[in-house]
Amino acid sequence: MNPFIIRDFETGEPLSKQQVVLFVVRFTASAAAAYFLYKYVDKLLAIVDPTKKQKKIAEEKAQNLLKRLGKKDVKDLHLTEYELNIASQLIIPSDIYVSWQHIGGLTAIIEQIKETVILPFHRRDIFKQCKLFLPPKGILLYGPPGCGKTMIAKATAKEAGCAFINIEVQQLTDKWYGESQKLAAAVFSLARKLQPSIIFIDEIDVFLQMRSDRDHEVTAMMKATFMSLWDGIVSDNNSQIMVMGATNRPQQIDQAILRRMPIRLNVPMPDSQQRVNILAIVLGVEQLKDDVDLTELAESLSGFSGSDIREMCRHASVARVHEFIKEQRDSSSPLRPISMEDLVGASKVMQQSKSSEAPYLFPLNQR
Ligand SMILES: Nc1ncnc2c1ncn2[C@@H]1O[C@H](COP(=O)(O)OP(=O)(O)OP(=O)(O)O)[C@@H](O)[C@H]1O
Repeated sequence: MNPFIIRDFETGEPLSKQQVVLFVVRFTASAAAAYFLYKYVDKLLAIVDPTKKQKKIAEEKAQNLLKRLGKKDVKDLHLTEYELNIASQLIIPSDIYVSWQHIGGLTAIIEQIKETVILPFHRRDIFKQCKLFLPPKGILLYGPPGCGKTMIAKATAKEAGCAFINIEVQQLTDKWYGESQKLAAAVFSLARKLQPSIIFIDEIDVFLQMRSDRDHEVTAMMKATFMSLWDGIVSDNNSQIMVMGATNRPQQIDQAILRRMPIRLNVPMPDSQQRVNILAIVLGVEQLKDDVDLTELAESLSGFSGSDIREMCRHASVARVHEFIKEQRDSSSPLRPISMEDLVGASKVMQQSKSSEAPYLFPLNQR
């Protein structure tokens, strides 16, 4: 039988040229119809579920991050849709620019973290033999805004070489998905697959406030899931997962969560010496005039957080640029170094805007 002759399926008779053309036309038309139908249904689904596109973007982002984390074959991790969603918020250690030397004036806290968190991560071999020691599974960083809590959390992840799962509370409580519980579970299952890992929850008080009147069933269930999974890592000696929370309002944290965070570190407003250290770090990247006296400057900055100090230095640095432009100087000539006058001027401007701010009143140990 000649294989190049096309025959009728039923009768086995050879098809005429006309019949073959008709067959090809019909076949192409049905393939095109199927393609357009698929496109139409896809569009329809996008209208019914507008998050579909976002989910796809999140998935691609997650795949890329996981590859860069060193998980070459992401498929082997068998991540669920929910885990991929959480993984899109992943921060990998090599992308974290903050390390201990960027943090000024918090030496005691940094030492404590090195001892209680980093060392057990790094020297697991030795700590495993120590039956009485369980690495902490919950750490709370609390204190006024802009004093370095987020910096400490990121530097910890960098130094420990951990995957840093940055949870945004809204991501878990997003009512559109209505799948908060599955997402909460995915946080822990992903952390387990990627361990060693740190789950970081900024504004952890917001996460817990939901036990109030506004709380509704779905959120309450998500929280219950979260707590029981957290307990799971606490009781598992082999897990290398830690939950780190940060808050400006420690007094609003639910007792159930506080119990799960046995290490509570107060990250306070910097004192005068700490302000000198922060100034030295922040201004370390600029040229300073000889008249700059960091100790004198630091003394005048009472009530300034690390973030205020950074903002003040930025103002002082920009003042030179404005002067440069005003004087219509040639752009090839260098900017002059920052002077004490620039810094004092900038601190006065900051002081004025700060006087309208509400003070930070609630350290945890004074409740
Ligand atoms: N101790 C510090 N040393 C150096 N820079 C600091 C310090 N504290 C704060 N900063 C500067 O302020 C910025 C904000 O700090 P960070 O986000 O860590 O504060 P935070 O305590 O987490 O604030 P919030 O509670 O508002 O989230 C940092 O990016 C850094 O530029």
